[in-house]
Amino acid sequence: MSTTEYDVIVIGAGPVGENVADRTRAGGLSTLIIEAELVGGDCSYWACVPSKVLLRGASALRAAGRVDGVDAGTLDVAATLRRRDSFVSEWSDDGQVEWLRGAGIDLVRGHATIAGERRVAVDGTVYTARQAVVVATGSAALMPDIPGLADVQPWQSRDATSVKDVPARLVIVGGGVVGVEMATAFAGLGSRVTLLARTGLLGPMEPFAGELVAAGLKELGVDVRTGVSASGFERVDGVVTVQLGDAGSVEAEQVLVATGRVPRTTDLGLDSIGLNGGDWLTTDDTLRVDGFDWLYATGDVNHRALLTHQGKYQARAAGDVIVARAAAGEVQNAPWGRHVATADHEAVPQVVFSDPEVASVGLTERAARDAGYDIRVVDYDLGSVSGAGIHADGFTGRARMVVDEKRRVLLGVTFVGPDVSELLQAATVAVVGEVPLERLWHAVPAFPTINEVWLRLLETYGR
Ligand SMILES: Cc1cc2nc3c(=O)[nH]c(=O)nc-3n(C[C@H](O)[C@H](O)[C@H](O)COP(=O)(O)OP(=O)(O)OC[C@H]3O[C@@H](n4cnc5c(N)ncnc54)[C@H](O)[C@@H]3O)c2cc1C
Ligand SMILES: NC(=O)c1ccc[n+]([C@@H]2O[C@H](COP(=O)([O-])OP(=O)(O)OC[C@H]3O[C@@H](n4cnc5c(N)ncnc54)[C@H](O)[C@@H]3O)[C@@H](O)[C@H]2O)c1
Repeated sequence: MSTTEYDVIVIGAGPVGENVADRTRAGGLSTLIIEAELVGGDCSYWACVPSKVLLRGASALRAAGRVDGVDAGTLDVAATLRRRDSFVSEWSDDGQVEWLRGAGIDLVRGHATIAGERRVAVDGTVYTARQAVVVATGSAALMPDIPGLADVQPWQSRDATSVKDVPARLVIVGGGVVGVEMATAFAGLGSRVTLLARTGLLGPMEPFAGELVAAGLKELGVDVRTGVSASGFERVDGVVTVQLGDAGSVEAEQVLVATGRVPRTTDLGLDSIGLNGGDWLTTDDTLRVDGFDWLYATGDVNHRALLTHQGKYQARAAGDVIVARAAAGEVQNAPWGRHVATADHEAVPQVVFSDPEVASVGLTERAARDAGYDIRVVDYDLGSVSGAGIHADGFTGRARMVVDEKRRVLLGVTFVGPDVSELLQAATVAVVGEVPLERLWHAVPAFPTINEVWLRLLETYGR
């Protein structure tokens, strides 16, 4: 007879839930994970992985085209879609289920609801957790309430990343990360893309990031319209007309809504424990939900940082602290301790896989000033770095570091330019390690790499 009692129950087997379960099981606690769709979650099948595969082909082609003397060739769209299908394992989670089995984690398939303290119901069976219930249910696309939108059956990001037939024309509503990446991807796949943004692109990042990405999108042929709002939608004979208030209208075969996320908590039984369905779950730095000693929330659902790597970082802290608390062991919850997700506050790394790419970590100038830091901002033209010029003819880009003048350490770094994503980890180490500028001078970047921008930033700051 199968058991219904576990030390730990994890709801949601996305990348984050899987990592929590891995840590609690490795720590000797019996662990059940419950998944309504595919083990591996959004990231593996509908978000990070397929989106990056769709972007990669055209990106490699453009990179070749930026080196004089290289014949760049063409993109095979059908082969690109097949490569995407292969990376998402044809939307089969057999491999991930096998991994769970190997790790000794029990899996129940179905939609879980919380049914009171430490109790979780799936299809009429109630499971009980002796130590902790962890909510790792992720987030879903936010659908804005705009007249006619629902009737034109718009795409959400899932539809875009699992596309089978590339539309001739695509209108994207929303100038955030999904909007920008999907505009880049579909322009590369041959769609005529219009990107609608109420303000500039990539709002929370350094303003120059959105400006350079907008310029890059225009070069790809994307019609970037900032300062406009979609006010109505109508589909006639397969063509959608999007009304833009006083700014006219635009037509396309398909519309993608990319206006942010909502937590997957609406039908989670939260009312059984006095919380509201549809709310984000707020936690302390050990990822324990405020007001509970047995309930944790990790990943997108806690709204701390909606990124896979940051959710998995939280998962490692949460899994380990559940094990420590179960053994009445030491909880290392001082900032930067083993059991806290301190980096969520001021050291989150992110790459936007647009063209140019944006790679950032920590605070922007605006965020640092708002937080009350005494800062100095140092900018450098990335195209002036020798390694960049060799990497791509006409390399255009920019780097910024935000320095805490009191401690002379970095609060944030942003790079914008072709292929800058691989520069990011050094910046993350510098920010998290609070490496003094005086010591950074001794971290010598190799010549002639794009990393020499570090030396140029320090020289611009002065010694
Ligand atoms: C288009 C797109 C591209 C992205 N690209 C990147 C990227 O390149 N890099 C990056 O870091 N982030 C990226 N993100 C963000 C990333 O996808 C999320 O941060 C990540 O998936 C969050 O992981 P999670 O485990 O919290 O949630 P999810 O991956 O959403 O997993 C949650 C799981 O819980 C399950 N579930 C939900 N409710 C229940 C329930 N009641 N019972 C049982 N199971 C349930 C779901 O079926 C799902 O499998 C992207 C997002 C989008 C939309
Ligand atoms: N490469 C990556 O790391 C990556 C890629 C994709 C998504 N993500 C993550 O997924 C999350 C979701 O991305 P997203 O782009 O959906 O959200 P987002 O919050 O990044 O951007 C949403 C944008 O839509 C705009 N918007 C909201 N309502 C609107 C409306 N009614 N009309 C027009 N515009 C509207 C917002 O002002 C914002 O600019 C983000 O937190 C992001 O970090 C990460």
